[in-house]
Amino acid sequence: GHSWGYGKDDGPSAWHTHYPAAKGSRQSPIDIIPDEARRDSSLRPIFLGYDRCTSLNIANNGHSVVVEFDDSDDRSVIQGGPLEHPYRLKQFHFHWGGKGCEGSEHTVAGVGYASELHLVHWNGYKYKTFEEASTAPDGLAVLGIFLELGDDHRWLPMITDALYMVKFKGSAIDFKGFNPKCLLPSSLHYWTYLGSLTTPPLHESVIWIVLKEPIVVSDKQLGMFRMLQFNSEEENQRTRMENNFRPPQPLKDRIVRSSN
Ligand SMILES: CCCCCNS(=O)(=O)c1cc(S(N)(=O)=O)ccc1C(=O)O
Ligand SMILES: [Zn+2]
Repeated sequence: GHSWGYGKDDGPSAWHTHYPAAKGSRQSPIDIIPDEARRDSSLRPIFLGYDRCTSLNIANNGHSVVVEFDDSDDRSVIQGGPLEHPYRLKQFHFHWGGKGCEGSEHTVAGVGYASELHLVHWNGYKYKTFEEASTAPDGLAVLGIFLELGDDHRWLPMITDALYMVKFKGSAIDFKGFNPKCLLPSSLHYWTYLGSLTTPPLHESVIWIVLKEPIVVSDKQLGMFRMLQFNSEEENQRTRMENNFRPPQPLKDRIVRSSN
């Protein structure tokens, strides 16, 4: 598809030109207003079955840094919560800001966090491939986790120590044996709503599950992400990878539900 980015000319305000879904009725991210979220006792707890997960590689795709998993069976899934079936873990990636600026995609009562981690899962129960699921209204489930600045995160260095090897767009290295359970906060209380991918093609196929409790990382650790580049090694235009987040979109005719 058409090239897009986070710059002045190719950024979120221009995406609608080539990706009409940008002006759709269930776009993400959104500003979550806790007081307006509907407590729903029918929502079950989230269950993360990551113990048999198989990470494959870590890569720079020109938009973020992505860790991909073997999703050829139900070895690592998210289930429960608002989900009717188990959804398979496919990849996780991050969104972040510039030095001292906000960088999360979702905001809470108008306040952003320094960064946001997205664990992307797809409905392998109903759909044969990720691509097919990625365009279905119940095809994807993305778990969003906020990152706030404070002390060093004990396990984030497993990711940040690998970043220098994927500095440029199109670079990837083996990344086996990483279990994202180490990046979870202690509470799995969440907000959930029907939304979309937050990057082109912006498909309206995501059941969002955003955890209320952030994890804590240090400014130094988050700063390591900013050594990444949007450009490939061949391009002479060197652009630091930062501010790779889409701002909140209109809620329109949606409600956000809250787990107890
Ligand atoms: C086949 C078209 C699907 C493209 C979306 N792929 S994805 O892994 O779900 C994804 C989700 C998201 S997000 N922020 O979770 O909506 C961001 C990037 C990507 C990506 O393509 O790397
Ligand atoms: Zn994302």
